[in-house]
Amino acid sequence: MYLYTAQEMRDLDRYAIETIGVPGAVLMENAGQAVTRQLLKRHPGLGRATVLAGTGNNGGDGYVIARLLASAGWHVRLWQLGPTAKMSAETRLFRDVCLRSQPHPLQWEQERLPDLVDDLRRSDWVIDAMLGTGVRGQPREPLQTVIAAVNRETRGRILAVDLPSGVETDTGAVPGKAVQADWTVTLAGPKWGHYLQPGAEHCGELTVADIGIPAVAHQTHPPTARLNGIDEWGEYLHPRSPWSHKGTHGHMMVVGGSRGMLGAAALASMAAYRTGVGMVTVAVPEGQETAMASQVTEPLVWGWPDRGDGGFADSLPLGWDERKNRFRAVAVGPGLGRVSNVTWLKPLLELGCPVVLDADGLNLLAREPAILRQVASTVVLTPHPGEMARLAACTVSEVEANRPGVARDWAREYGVTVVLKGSHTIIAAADGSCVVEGNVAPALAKAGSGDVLTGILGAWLARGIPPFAAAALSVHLHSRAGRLAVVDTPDSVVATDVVRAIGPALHQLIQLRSRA
Ligand SMILES: NC(=O)C1=CN([C@@H]2O[C@H](COP(=O)(O)OP(=O)(O)OC[C@H]3O[C@@H](n4cnc5c(N)ncnc54)[C@H](O)[C@@H]3O)[C@@H](O)[C@H]2O)[C@@H](O)CC1
Ligand SMILES: [K+]
Repeated sequence: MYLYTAQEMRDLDRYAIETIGVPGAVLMENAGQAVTRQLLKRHPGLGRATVLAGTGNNGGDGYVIARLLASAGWHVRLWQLGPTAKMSAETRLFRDVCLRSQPHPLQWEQERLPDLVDDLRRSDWVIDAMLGTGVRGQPREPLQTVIAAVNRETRGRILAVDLPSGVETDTGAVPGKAVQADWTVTLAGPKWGHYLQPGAEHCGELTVADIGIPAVAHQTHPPTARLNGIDEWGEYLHPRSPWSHKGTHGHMMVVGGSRGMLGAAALASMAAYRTGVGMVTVAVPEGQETAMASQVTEPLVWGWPDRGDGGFADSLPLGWDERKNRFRAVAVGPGLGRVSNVTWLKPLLELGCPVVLDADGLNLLAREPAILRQVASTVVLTPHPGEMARLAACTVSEVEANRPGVARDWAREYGVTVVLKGSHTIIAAADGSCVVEGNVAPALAKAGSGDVLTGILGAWLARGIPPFAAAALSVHLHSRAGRLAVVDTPDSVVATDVVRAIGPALHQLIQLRSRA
């Protein structure tokens, strides 16, 4: 499913109206119909609603909703927030329809705040149709006052039309006050602001409603980003062949597991096995082999030169040349610890097979990202915002304020795939492709989760899936496993539970694929 910016939505809208010839008023009527249908499905029978309508087209949708709810027998209070003179032609049209039928618009004045508060308190539903994709900056008065009253006084539920008023469409920024919705019904397609903080937290549940923009408009105006789903990776998901052997499913190497951090490498290797890879070798500093083997039985363990303190020296192991070509993918980072010399990474990036860099692998790379330009391997980076900030030489808040931009710029500049982790992880490819994971899995907000993702990703790469699809599939599988691992509360899930849930999650995805 596509993910839109405000401009992309405007272009789509304009194409539907000006080129295809669907009248703007029809789209607005459709939008109001779609939202009302959703609401009546959730709240059958009669109810009480307060509709707050702004002067833009979002307000126009509000006038349609108010009229339809009143026609359905609801008790509706409709507030006009702003002068009629500022309205777009369609919004004025539907406002005038209300004026000549019902509900009659109540013109906002500051002295009428107590009436509005009374309405908010008595409503089953407050419909926020003040600002949508046309919002610019902090809501101006009287909207700040009204938004504050909505958040403070509503006793029922709040339904936001398209976006909670005050949330910026492209960035999810909330520069002033913003409606704290229970439910957002968005029109024609989801927007970035639904998946970026802090806006994402204002949306509540999200439903996408079709408003009758012809499919050809979506096809000729595809936005540059999509929501993560089966379209991205379904073609690569096959039931395991009964005629395969371990070599068919790839041999992956995890480089990590310094003293005190063996668990990270153990988690990555077990996650890889659960994702179906044929064989895993774990490279650990010499002296850590026995401890590693006692943690996990299945991987092969390979001792690499030790620095003297249980960490990796900056040289390669004996037998490197004989063994280096066996691997179909390598993951460098889980429990790696600090390695003193960035040139240590180079032979790993020159193997020719795909390489995942995570954790201290990323911190090492951050010292000299330009080495990425000198190597042949396909590289996938899995930074959290702190690691991304180190790579991009900026602050964490700069990363968080522009997650898609930072991930995409970096991916493009260095020719890699970037998996920028977060509640909604962003996957950006060197060619500009971009996918966002739409589901959340709060159980994953815990140490060890990143190691599990690295293992899953390494496994798909070793199994031969191209990097962008492998990254999208891994993020989706990881998120699903993170939800399936919850027994009572996400608080109690640990990373080994997520590893165990990879099986059921993968089974669901394979079934989904066979039904598609
Ligand atoms: N995407 C589509 O194809 C369709 C979109 N529709 C609706 O149209 C909306 C977009 O309409 P618009 O572009 O008119 O934009 P909005 O309705 O979101 O807001 C624009 C209005 O708000 C004012 N405004 C902007 N920033 C403000 C601020 N910070 N404080 C106070 N006032 C501010 C502007 O002056 C303008 O009057 C969508 O969100 C959706 O609800 C539907 O009507 C039907 C079709
Ligand atoms: K809104």
